[in-house]
Amino acid sequence: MNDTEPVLPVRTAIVLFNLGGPDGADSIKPFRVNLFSDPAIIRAPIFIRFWLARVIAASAQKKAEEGYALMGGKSPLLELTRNQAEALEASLPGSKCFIAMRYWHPFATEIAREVKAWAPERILLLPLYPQFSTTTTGSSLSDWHDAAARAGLVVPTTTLCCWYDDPAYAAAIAALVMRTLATARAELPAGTPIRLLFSAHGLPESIVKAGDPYQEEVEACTKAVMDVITRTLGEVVDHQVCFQSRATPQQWIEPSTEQAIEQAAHDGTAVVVIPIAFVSEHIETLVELDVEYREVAEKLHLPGYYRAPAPNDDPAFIAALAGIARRAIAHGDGLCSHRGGRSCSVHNRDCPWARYRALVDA
Ligand SMILES: C=CC1=C(C)c2cc3[nH]c(cc4nc(cc5[nH]c(cc1n2)c(C)c5CCC(=O)O)C(CCC(=O)O)=C4C)c(C)c3C=C
Ligand SMILES: [Fe+2]
Ligand SMILES: [Fe+2]
Repeated sequence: MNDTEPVLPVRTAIVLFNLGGPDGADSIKPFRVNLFSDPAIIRAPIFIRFWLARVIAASAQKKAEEGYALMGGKSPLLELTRNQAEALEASLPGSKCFIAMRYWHPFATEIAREVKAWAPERILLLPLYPQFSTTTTGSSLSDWHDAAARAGLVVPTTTLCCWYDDPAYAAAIAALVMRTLATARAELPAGTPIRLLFSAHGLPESIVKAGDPYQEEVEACTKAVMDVITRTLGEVVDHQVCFQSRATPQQWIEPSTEQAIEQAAHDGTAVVVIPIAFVSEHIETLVELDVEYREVAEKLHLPGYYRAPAPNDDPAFIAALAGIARRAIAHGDGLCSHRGGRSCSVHNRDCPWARYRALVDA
């Protein structure tokens, strides 16, 4: 913390949001049904939503079970989020971090009651999604508002919509990327071209066309990280944004990560894949990137396939989150600002969370 950083109020509850994941073989199916029943994910009329959720969830159930089996039968997401919460709490005296997951335990309902019992002076809602999407942040914050209302939790609350262009966050990610890039350069034959593939979770194209700012924020986030890399290394490194994890038959935004790997094979370049929309390792990094796409890369004889780690509880990442939290809280009640009094690049003018909330309320 530097001298200009604001001090936190005495009892600040920080609620960290993520998607959640199954905690054992028996919870894979209900977790996936919960996910596909969310109207923010599958925009179907209510009378077919729950039937459709079961049909879609069943369609790739076996593949999901195989993926979780590779990770010991469950998702590591909650444990890794607990580590982040512990590290963040240690850097923000006076705060207590709570975790609310969207589709599996701990759910917002039970956490809203816990927050109320702790009797905070202030609450910060901090989604662990750097970029805003209606499918992730929008859904988690709406779920929290309903849970808080049911719990009768009425405390001054600051809400962050997103922090994709926070300079300290961009620097923390750039450092992780440059470490992996240095390994790739040391291991590959001299002169082997290398491309950085910023792989974000994809979205159905229809959601983006309906105004979801996620793709734009992923691109702006990548630019912020690349600016640090260019400045630090004094060179422009080849890079591309791509989208992974297509989960429904609709058209999803492109290029897909698979298409980007095919392009790299065509261009004869090695790749360093960066999970740019995830702050923790989970099935989409440990299985999709490390096993499935690696196999694609090997089949296509890429000169090299490397993967930068998700930040997890990396100290520079946690310090960035602590700075974002302090400045947001200092801004006071209401919606997000992570730039100490100045609005975030989308908030006030056109905050995506405010826009989404207005739609949900209407
Ligand atoms: C229409 C389907 C999906 C959309 C849209 C979507 C958006 C989205 N998801 C994340 C982050 C995570 N997703 C995770 C799991 C997961 N996501 C989907 C589908 C959509 N996601 C499914 C079906 C699953 C379950 C995994 C599987 O069955 O294959 C997870 C947690 C994974 C874990 O470890 O358990 C995260 C985290 C983002 C960032 C995002 C859009 C911006
Ligand atoms: Fe997902
Ligand atoms: Fe905002």
